[in-house]
Order: sequence, then structure tokens, then C-alpha cells
Amino acid sequence: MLAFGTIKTTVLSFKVLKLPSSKIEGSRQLKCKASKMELTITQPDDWHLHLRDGELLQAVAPHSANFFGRAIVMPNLKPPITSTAVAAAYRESILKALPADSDFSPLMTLYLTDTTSPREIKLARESGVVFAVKLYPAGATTNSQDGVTDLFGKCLPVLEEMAEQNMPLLVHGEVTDPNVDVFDREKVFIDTILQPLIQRLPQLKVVMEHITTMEAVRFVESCSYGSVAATVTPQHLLLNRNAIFQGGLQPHNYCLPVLKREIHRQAIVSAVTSGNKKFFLGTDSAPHEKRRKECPCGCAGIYNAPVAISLYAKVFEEAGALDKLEAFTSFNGPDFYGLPRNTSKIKLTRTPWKVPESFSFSFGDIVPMSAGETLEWQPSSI
Ligand SMILES: NC(=O)N[C@@H](CC(=O)O)C(=O)O
Ligand SMILES: [Zn+2]
Ligand SMILES: [Zn+2]
Repeated sequence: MLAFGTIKTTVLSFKVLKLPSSKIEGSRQLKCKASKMELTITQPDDWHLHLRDGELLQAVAPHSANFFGRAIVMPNLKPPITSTAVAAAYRESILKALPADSDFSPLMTLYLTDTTSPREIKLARESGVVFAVKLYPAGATTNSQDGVTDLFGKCLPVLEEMAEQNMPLLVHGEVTDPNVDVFDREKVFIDTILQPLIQRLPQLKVVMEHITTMEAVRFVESCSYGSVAATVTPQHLLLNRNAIFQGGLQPHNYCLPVLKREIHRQAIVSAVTSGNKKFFLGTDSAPHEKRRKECPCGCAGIYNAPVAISLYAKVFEEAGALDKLEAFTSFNGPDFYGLPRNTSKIKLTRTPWKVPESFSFSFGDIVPMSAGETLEWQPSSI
């Protein structure tokens, strides 16, 4: 796996110590010593998470519940979560999969199809358990075969109802036209779907999920605050497309949208570490069994739940922007969704720890992002 730049402990400590206290949200929370450093932040939420179902859900839910307060749970199960009733049942099974003392709160989403009705959106809003609707262009990614074939042709009444109900639309922003190069699919989606959509329905709240390009950064920056935002994954902040081919084919670095060139990675890092409130944490942690990744026609998706907070801290540290980490992990998301910020805190300690090569379960193994690597920051609850 590629690492861009090294962690410069002395430089970092110097930078943090030098920050004017007015620039550090709750500067008393940053305690620096020469060799050890500790950071206390409001508990983060994950605004894009795949928890799956069945034994996979049982296996992965505790990893997210360890340090995240809430998560927007993706609906791309088989069959997909297309109604509020099914979303409520799925929520119950997630709660059952959590450790007994967990306060983790799953925020459910509906999977938009060509036949979703405006009435379903009303039901979703009234339920209090559904917080967004997810657009998968049919064929764009894992379990998207029931997704939308023609957004403007089939879904306008539903989108109008969503705007009315203040129900956010979350988008997997890639076109599926096989003639469009796989590295250009996000950019073309912005030009042909997203721009026209926000022009047509400026009231609709849209989250561009897992952005991967400088064009997406610019698009989100150009939209007004509160109408369009973006989630950002650890992999799109830390890796460029070389990581898919480094020393041989690396299936555990394959996700969708696919990793892009280094200039795109840098644009995303600049955007999130600038403190812009339109960008927030969404891991897109997407577990697949090892044998479904390491095979011909392997699945897209990176399992990063166990390492995500450490990796985000690494990105902000390398950019000299640890003072902006908390807003990205814990404020910008709830502010955009109109939800309260968490009140509990977590601690990040500079305690190097080795990421397991894999997690073993009765049904098989799951390989996490950064498997076998040593990470500097270790989260713990307070
Ligand atoms: N990101 C991925 O590569 N895969 C996700 C689907 C998605 O978020 O597009 C999955 O569900 O496996
Ligand atoms: Zn996606
Ligand atoms: Zn996803």
C-alpha cells in the first residue's frame, strides 16, 4: 500500500504547539508532550457505511460501533431496502448485532428505484428512522442492478417530494455508459446529471458520496452551503490509482468509484483540510469476504471501519491541519443533516498499532484497509 509522505512527529508537535489557541477548537483538548500526543474530539459519525446483513452484519457492526456515534447505513442489500417498513426491520437487525452496551445509532436510507413513489417518501419522513434516499445508477456499483435507469424520466415526482420533505438525496455519482472511460465516470455524471438536477430542483439537498476527483471538489465548492455536500473516504484521501497495481494487482485497493490520479487525491485532501464545511466523513466501509475480493471478477469495496479514524487523523496530520479534524469527523455531517452534534468524546492517542492482516470469522476472512501496516493514531472511548 502506498503512503504519501511520512509522519513527521517533531514537525507536527511544533506545528500544533505553535497554533494560536484561537485557531484550535477547544484548544485545551490538545495536549502535547515531546514524544506523546493526545487529541480529544467529539465522537465522530460515519455518513456513508455498508453494514450488510446476516453473518457479515454480525461481524462488522461492532467495528463501526466502537468509535462512531451514528452512521448513515447504505441500502444496497440483496434485495435492496426500498421501503420504510423494510428499512425499519433492517434497523432492528442492526441494533441486535451491536454489543449490549452500545449507543450506536443506525440512520437508515431508502434505495431509489424507477418505481419509488412520492408516497413512500412521505412515509419515510414520518417514520423518523429514514434519513435519506440513495441513488444508484443501475449497474454503477455493488448491488446496483435495481437502481435507477433514467433519473429525469422516471424519478422527477419523487425528487420533487424529497425536496418538499427536506429528504436528502445521496448519490453514487458515476454514469454507467460503457463508452465512458471508467476514470471519467464521475466527471461526466456531474456534467450530465448533477448540474441539471440542482438547476431543476435547487431546494433538493444532495450529498455526493465518496468523491474522487478535483471536478467533484470544484462542483461541491461551487454550490451553496446547505444544498450540496460531499462525503470523503480514507482511501480517496490516502491512495491514488497506482495503489491498485503496486507490485501486482491489489484487489483490496479496488473500490468504486475507482481510485484516481495523484492530482485528484491532492485536490480532495486540500478541500477537506481547508476546513470547508461542505465536506465530511463517510468511510464507505464496504466489507466483502476475502475470497470474493481475491478471485477473478473480484468485488469492489474496501473494508476500512476498523482503521478509518486513525487514517483520517493521519491525513489531517500530514497536512498540518489536525485542528480541522474534529469539524470534518464530527460537526459538518450533523450540521448538514440538521441533526444535533454528538455530546460524547473520543480520544486519539499517538500509540502506534499494527492493523491485523485480516479478521477471521466462522464464514471466512475480511481483509481491512492498511492490513499489516502500523498506524500512528489509536482511538479510544472516554
Ligand atoms: N464502494 C464500493 O466499491 N462498493 C460498495 C458500493 C458503493 O458504495 O459504491 C459496496 O457496497 O460494496
Ligand atoms: Zn457508491
Ligand atoms: Zn458505498
